Amino acid sequence: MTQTPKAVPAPSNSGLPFDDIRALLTRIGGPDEAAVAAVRAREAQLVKPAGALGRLEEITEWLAGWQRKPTPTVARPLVAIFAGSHGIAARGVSAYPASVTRQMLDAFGAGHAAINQICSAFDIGLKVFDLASDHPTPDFTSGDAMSEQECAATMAYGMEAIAGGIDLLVVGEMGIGNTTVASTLSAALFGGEAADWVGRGTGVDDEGIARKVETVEAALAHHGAALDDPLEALRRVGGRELAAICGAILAARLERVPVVIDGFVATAAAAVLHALDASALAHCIAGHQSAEAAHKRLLKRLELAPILKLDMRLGEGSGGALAVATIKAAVACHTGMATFAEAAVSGKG
Ligand SMILES: Cc1cc2ncn([C@H]3O[C@H](COP(=O)(O)O)[C@@H](O)[C@H]3O)c2cc1C
Ligand SMILES: O=C(O)c1cccnc1
Repeated sequence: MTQTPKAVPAPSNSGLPFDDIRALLTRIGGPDEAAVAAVRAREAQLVKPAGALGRLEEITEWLAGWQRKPTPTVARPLVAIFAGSHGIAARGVSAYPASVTRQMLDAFGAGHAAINQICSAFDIGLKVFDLASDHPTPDFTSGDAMSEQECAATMAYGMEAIAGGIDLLVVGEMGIGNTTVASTLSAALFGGEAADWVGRGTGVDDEGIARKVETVEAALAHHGAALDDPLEALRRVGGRELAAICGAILAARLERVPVVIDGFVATAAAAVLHALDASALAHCIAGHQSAEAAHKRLLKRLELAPILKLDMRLGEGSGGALAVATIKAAVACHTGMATFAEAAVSGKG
C-alpha cells in the first residue's frame, strides 16, 4: 500500500477556481459506442443462453464504453481512501471520538483495517490521501467548511487518484463525523427533512440522532439560499474528503477510468457533480447500498443501481472494493469464455 504524504491543499492561484471546475465539466463526453457494440457482439456468441449473465453483461459493456476499448480490463484497480476531519465532530454526532480518524490512517498503513483485507483478497491497490486530517474544517453550522480556493485545490488534489495507469477506481473515505456531512450536503442538494437524511453512522443512540438532525438543520438555516449552487454547497457544508472525491470522479471521467462509488458518504460527494450535470456520473457504478437508509434514497435520486447489498455501514471504500470482485468476474467471463463455435456447443434451435 502506498500512503501519500500529509498534504495541506495549496491555495490555487487562479482567480476563480470554481470556474476551472465548471470548465472541466464542459469537456466530459459519452462512452465509446463502438467498444460497447463490440462487447455486445462477442457476448452474443459466448457459450451460455443469451443474456444469462444478467447484470454482469451490463457491467462489461459499461466498463468497455468508459475505458473506450473493446476488451475491457480490471488489471490495475485502485481503492482511494480520502481522509478529512470535521469541526462538527465536536457536536457529538459520531459514536467515536475524532481522534479515530488519525488512528485509522495508521491502521490502514499497518494493514490492520477491513479495507486492507478486502484489497488483498481481490488484488486491489490501495492508496490513502490524507487531506490535512490533523486540521479539522470549521464547524459549518456557523461558518464555511472551506474557502472556494481550498475547496477547488482539494478537488485538484483528489484528481491525483487516477495517476499511475489504473483501469478502475473505487472512491472511499475516512473522517469521523462525515455521515453528518453527507446528510447535510444531501439535504442541501435535494431538499427534504433533515431527519430523512440522517442515520446512525458509526452507531449513535437516539440522542446522537437528535444532535445530527439539529446540526443539519442549523447548517441549512445558517447558509440558506447560498446552498443552491452545488459547488457552494460542497465548500460550505462539505468536507475535504468529499471535495477530493468529486475531483477524483471528474478526473477519472476525463482519463477513461470507470469509477465504483462506495457508501453513503462517497455517494453524497458524487451527488454534487450530478447536480452540476446530470450526465456527470455516467461512468460511475454504485458498489453497494449501505445500511445507512439515506444511501438508498440518494442512490434512487441519482438513478444508480447498487451491485451489492450486504448491510455494510463501514465506509473506507469497503463496499466498493467488494464490488470490484464482481466486476473482475464479469470481465473474466467476457474475455475468457469460449464461443459456441469454439466450444462445439449447439446454439439456439
Ligand atoms: C474504527 C472506525 C473505522 C472506520 N472506518 C470507516 N469509518 C466510517 O465512520 C465514519 C463515519 O461515521 P460517523 O459519521 O458516525 O462518524 C467515517 O470515518 C467512515 O469512513 C470508521 C469509523 C470507525 C469508528
Ligand atoms: O455508508 C457509508 O458510507 C458509511 C456508513 C456508516 C459509517 N461510515 C460510512
